[in-house]
Amino acid sequence: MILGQNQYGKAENRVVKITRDGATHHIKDLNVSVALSGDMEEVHYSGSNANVLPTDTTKNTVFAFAKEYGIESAEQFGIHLARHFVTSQEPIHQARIRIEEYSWERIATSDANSRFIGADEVKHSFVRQGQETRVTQITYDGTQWEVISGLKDLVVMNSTNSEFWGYVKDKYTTLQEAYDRILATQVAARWRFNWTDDEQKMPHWEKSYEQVRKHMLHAFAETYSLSLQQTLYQMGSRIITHRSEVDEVRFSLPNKHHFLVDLEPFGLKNDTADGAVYFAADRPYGLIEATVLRDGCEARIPVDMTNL
Ligand SMILES: O=c1[nH]c(=O)c2[nH]c(=O)[nH]c2[nH]1
Repeated sequence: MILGQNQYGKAENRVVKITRDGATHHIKDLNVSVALSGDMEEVHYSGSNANVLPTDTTKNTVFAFAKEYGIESAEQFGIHLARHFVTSQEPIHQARIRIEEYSWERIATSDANSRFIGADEVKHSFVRQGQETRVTQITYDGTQWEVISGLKDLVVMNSTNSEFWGYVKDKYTTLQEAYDRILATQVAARWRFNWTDDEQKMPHWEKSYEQVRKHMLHAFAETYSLSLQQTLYQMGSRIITHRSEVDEVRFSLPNKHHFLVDLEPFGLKNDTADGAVYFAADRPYGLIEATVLRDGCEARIPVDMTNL
């Protein structure tokens, strides 16, 4: 018998850092998971802990680094941690840092429109954004870096400009062709940066995230969709076209079906004209998944990664 792939570390370190800029506070709220691998045969075979940096220490390092070096971005923080584990401990050959980031929005306390007219925002009160979770994974083996960032649970809907027809029909097909339907999904996406080692050429992680997210949303909104597959491809290709730091994007898009309710039994006509009523089904759902790649680049984002 031999030992196969193995890794260890502390998972889900919830670290919150508050930075004070006078009365204005800033929050970084992360969930950091560390996975280390290297010369770990002996701890498995004989129980010798000689090569084992305790998972407890990896947890402490996460919190200490947040204090000592700050959290400029999830990516930057992950890179710093990965480098530390691989370069400070001889037996550790690879570090994988996964980070989820939760965002907070300032609470506006004057009238409902205050956010739009720049009126008072409480400088130290926040409401957790119910929107997406930002994610990143940094892997370092002592020479090469791999940075894959992304998001999950970003729920989007187009209330028109979506059709679905012309599909294969066999004896089990009952689906009616749709010429004006709702298109809704909960986006899970991962994108791989082509940055591998040159510190000078490191992307601006925060700006990159905002821009990738923007292109993704604009493509979703602006595509007149004949299928969710087509929309997915547009979202990915818009990112590849506009963001030179990204070589590969992978999506997992559940088709959140909205079915027109049959109201005929109540003598009510219900079609897509004004005032239509839909049943939002939660399952089963179509699941549309694909990778969009820059020409000449290799697909490296694992197929099931977007479901993490
Ligand atoms: O956008 C869609 N793609 C499909 O492959 C599909 N299949 C289905 O039943 N409805 C849809 N919608």
